[in-house]
Amino acid sequence: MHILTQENSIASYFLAQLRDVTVQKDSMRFRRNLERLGEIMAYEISKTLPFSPKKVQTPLAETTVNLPIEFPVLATVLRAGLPFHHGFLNYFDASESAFVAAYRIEKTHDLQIQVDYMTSVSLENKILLLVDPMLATGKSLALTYQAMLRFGVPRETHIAAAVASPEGVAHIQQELPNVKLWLGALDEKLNEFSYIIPGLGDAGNLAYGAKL
Ligand SMILES: O=P(O)(O)OC[C@H]1O[C@H](OP(=O)(O)OP(=O)(O)O)[C@H](O)[C@@H]1O
Ligand SMILES: O=c1cc[nH]c(=O)[nH]1
Repeated sequence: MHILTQENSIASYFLAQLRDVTVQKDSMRFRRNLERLGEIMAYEISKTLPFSPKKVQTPLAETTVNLPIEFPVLATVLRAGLPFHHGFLNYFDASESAFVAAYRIEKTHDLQIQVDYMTSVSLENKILLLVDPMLATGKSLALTYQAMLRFGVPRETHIAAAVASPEGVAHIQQELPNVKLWLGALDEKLNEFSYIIPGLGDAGNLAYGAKL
């Protein structure tokens, strides 16, 4: 498990703005900060991709550079995943994408997740990167992964979240033991409504407006 804010970097500044109850009211800044975190996490994850040397012709000479030979398929969970996904796509610009509509029906400890619309390219033998800013109970991402297997079995899976709870991490580690976790921050706990504490509130609402 890799936790970005365990090391001092500009990522902590973006995350602090996402959490700040005043700053987060600016929905454009909120979305942009999710995107910026996605960009930083893409950079970190890129270090694990397969690379091979390729020749590049500059105007003056030929040189050899190590380049990624495969980009991950980026799968995201609507709604809050969208700006985060966009950040990953800014860096993994040749990635294919998959989208899942999943939402928490009742925000209690036994909350149910509804997985609706799903679309994906083939995942067979690919590197899959599931991105969702909030890993709370972990149920949305675990169900999303299971539901996505109808598109093929990835050979390697990563999950990226901006903020996670220890309960969510434990759920993912139990349900998906081979998945690599990339977190912005690992918070303290869940509250009785399955919100992350201290967390940042409802990411989907902050990015796109309060659900009816
Ligand atoms: O780990 P879990 O307990 O499953 O919770 C995490 C989910 O909650 C949020 O979505 P939400 O259901 O609030 O939908 P929204 O993004 O459309 O607002 C978030 O984007 C995750 O998908
Ligand atoms: O704290 C939480 C938990 C789930 N979804 C959110 O948007 N926030």
